[in-house]
Formats: sequence, structure tokens, C-alpha cells
Amino acid sequence: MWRAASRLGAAVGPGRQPTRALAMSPWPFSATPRDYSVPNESWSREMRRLFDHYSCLCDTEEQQQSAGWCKFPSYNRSLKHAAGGKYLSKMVQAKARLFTRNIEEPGAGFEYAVFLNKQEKTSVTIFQPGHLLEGPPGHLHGGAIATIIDSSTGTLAGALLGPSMTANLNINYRSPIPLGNVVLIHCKVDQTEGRKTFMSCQITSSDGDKLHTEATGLFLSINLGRLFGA
Ligand SMILES: CCCCCCCCCCCCCC(=O)SCCNC(=O)CCNC(=O)[C@H](O)C(C)(C)COP(=O)(O)OP(=O)(O)OC[C@H]1O[C@@H](n2cnc3c(N)ncnc32)[C@H](O)[C@@H]1OP(=O)(O)O
Repeated sequence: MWRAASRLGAAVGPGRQPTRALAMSPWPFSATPRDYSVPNESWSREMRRLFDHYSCLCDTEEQQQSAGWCKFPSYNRSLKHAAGGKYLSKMVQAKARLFTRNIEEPGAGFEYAVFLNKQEKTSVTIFQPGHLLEGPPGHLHGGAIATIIDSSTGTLAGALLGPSMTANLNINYRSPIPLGNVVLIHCKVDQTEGRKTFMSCQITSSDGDKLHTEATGLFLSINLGRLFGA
């Protein structure tokens, strides 16, 4: 199924302008936060093609309702997703930045966009790893692979469950990922038991032919207040 979705992507031409993003709580301050998961000058043709493909699946109300796809916006502060409240005021002056969005140079770090299908409880991340993420020469660092997996599964978990944390992540690295090569990260929910959600995930080449990584993870829904000592 994952491979079929990639092949479907190859049939859709470039040039479509996205997109309808998932409706989120409004940012409680005047400035509109910047969504980092949109094309920039560093994105390769393949990255743009895939972005157009998945955007096409979710760019109208009707399509979103029938197909269930939407693009998840990505800011450089997690709490920009929050609706406000007593914890936000404590945090807003802090220098904290989302780990995957703290490299300013376009294309140097994590270039990615997450598309969710809430009905099917799946997501696809399109990811173009930059040169500052090197591990083995010319290839992506294993920790960076774990990071993008955690972010992808975590975004799906967050969208489905609300506040949640990774309790467990198991990763099998099957083949190295060349820097600059666009890959797809397919995530799905396998099972939910109370507060626990079990997820699995595969990273493949953008045509779906090569398997790079497989992972499973456990997420636990939490009371957000606990993170701030409430
Ligand atoms: C809207 C969404 C917005 C999102 C935007 C952001 C996008 C970016 C996304 C970025 C995303 C980044 C995401 C990140 O990076 S999250 C950062 C990395 N994760 C952490 O730091 C988590 C640290 N751990 C904890 O805080 C606690 O241990 C948690 C909260 C996980 C559980 O502590 P809690 O006190 O709550 O629960 P409990 O201990 O009573 O256990 C409850 C049940 O769970 C079972 N259990 C527990 N642990 C494990 C385990 N390891 N394997 C197997 N099972 C485990 C346990 O046996 C028990 O089962 P049972 O006896 O009931 O059957």
C-alpha cells in the first residue's frame, strides 16, 4: 500500500499550488506564525513534486472530507500549536525552538512536510535531509533518522490523541540514506489501548523501491500540565 501511494505520486504533475492545512487553534498573538513545511528555494524537483502530489489530495474541503488528507503545519515552536492558557505565558519568552526547525539556512537541515490522513490514522512525511545532518560520509546520521521518525510518528500521535509523548522507539536501519535524497516516511497506528498508541513506520526512497528504515513506537497520551510541573 505504501509503495502504491508513492507510485501514484509519480503520476501527478507538478505545478499545483497548495494547499489546505489542518485547521489549528489560532495563534493567540498578532503575528501569524511561519509554517516551515512549505516549499523553499532549497527543495529539489522531487521534493516539490511530492509536495504537489500530497497537496492535491487535500487542497479542497470536498477532497479533504472524502479522502481525509490534510497538511500539518510546522512551526519552530511547539507551543504555537497550543490554544494559549496558563503555560503559554511562561514559555513564550523562552529561547526554545523545535529541534527539527532550528537550522536557519534553507536546505541545510530537516526539510520536511507532514501530510495526515486522520480517517485512516496514517501519515506521510516527505523529507529532504540536508548537509548538516551527516553521519557516515555523504549519508544521514542515525540520530537524525530517529529524530525525523519521532517527529513524524509524534505528529500523527499528537493529531489523533492530543498531547502525548514517545515512551518507546525501536529502529531497524536497513540501508543508508544519501544526503539530499528525498525519502518518504509512512506512519500508521497499529493499535490503541487506553492511553497507549502503538505506531509503526517505514522510510523508503521516494519511488518506494528501496527500504531504508523500519520502526515501531509507543506513544502515551499525557496531561500537558505535567510537563510544566502542574
Ligand atoms: C496537536 C499536536 C501538536 C504536535 C506538534 C508537535 C510536532 C512535533 C512532534 C515532536 C514529537 C516529539 C515527541 C518526543 O520526542 S517526546 C520526548 C521523548 N520522550 C520522553 O521524554 C518521555 C519520557 N517518559 C515519560 O515522560 C513517561 O515515562 C511517560 C509519559 C512516557 C509515561 O509515564 P506515565 O506515568 O504517564 O505512564 P506509566 O509509567 O504509568 O505507564 C503507563 C503504561 O504505559 C506503559 N509504558 C510506559 N512506558 C513504557 C515503555 N517505555 N515501554 C513500554 N510500555 C511503557 C506502562 O507499562 C503502563 O502500562 P500498563 O501497566 O498500564 O499496561
